[in-house]
Amino acid sequence: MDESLLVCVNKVFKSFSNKGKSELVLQDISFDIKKGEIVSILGQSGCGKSTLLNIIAGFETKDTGHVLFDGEEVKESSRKGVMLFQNYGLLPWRSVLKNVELGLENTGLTKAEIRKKAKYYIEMVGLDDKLDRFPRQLSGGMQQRVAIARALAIEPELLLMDEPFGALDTINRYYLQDELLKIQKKAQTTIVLVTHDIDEAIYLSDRILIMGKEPGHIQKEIKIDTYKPRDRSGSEFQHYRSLILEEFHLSMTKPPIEFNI
Ligand SMILES: Nc1ncnc2c1ncn2[C@@H]1O[C@H](COP(=O)(O)OP(=O)(O)OP(=O)(O)O)[C@@H](O)[C@H]1O
Repeated sequence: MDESLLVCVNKVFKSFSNKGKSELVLQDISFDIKKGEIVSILGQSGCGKSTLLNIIAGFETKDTGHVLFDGEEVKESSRKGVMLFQNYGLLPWRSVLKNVELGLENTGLTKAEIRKKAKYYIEMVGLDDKLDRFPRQLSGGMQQRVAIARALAIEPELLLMDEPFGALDTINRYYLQDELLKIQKKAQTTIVLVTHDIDEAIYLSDRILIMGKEPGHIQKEIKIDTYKPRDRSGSEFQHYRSLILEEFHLSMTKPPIEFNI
């Protein structure tokens, strides 16, 4: 295998059984992800993005095909690849601090090291004044930030993010997108990001995979060949926006209702 590759998805098919009927959700999905790359998966609601991410993370089985992580078939989840869930996955009985510390337990770090690292990432997401709060005492956006801090604190090789910034207001979203880019640059983390947000995909990604649906398939790959940080209002950004909208046939028509731009 090419040493520069971290993830290889090869000819993956996946069906779900709904009311006794088998429904093909992913059809012949193949792509590679290089070490240190940020790849976004964009597509309409229900096209299979989360299912694909779950298969890469080892949380969901595939029917046929292969998913290799660092040359080895993915059979179950591991600490090397961390998933940031759409529903945050926080433990309600643990405080903000304890939720972030959770991912660092049993890693060989001392208690003091765990606390220091957890606090560092909690401060980064702007919640250092909420250390002792429980998830139910936080807004949706704050809970999402705790989940982001927990995933980043693990400093994984591969970060799988399912709409990580969806519940955040624009200012927090922009701020955390920039923080993510800084961390990614420093640690050379490989990131796969599922998003509905075209601008977010353009701002963060080296490549965007656009998925078509029924069944889910890779419709188009778009390489974003400009330096980061990118100018959200620049002409290059606009160029990619048009390219993607064109791909969704949205430039001339109204968006379908289920597409949450
Ligand atoms: N566990 C499951 N059992 C049965 N069907 C499922 C299951 N998980 C997903 N599906 C179906 O698979 C299809 C793809 O779902 P998935 O959540 O992967 O889509 P998505 O692109 O991530 O959607 P969204 O953008 O709305 O989150 C949908 O038709 C969904 O109903």
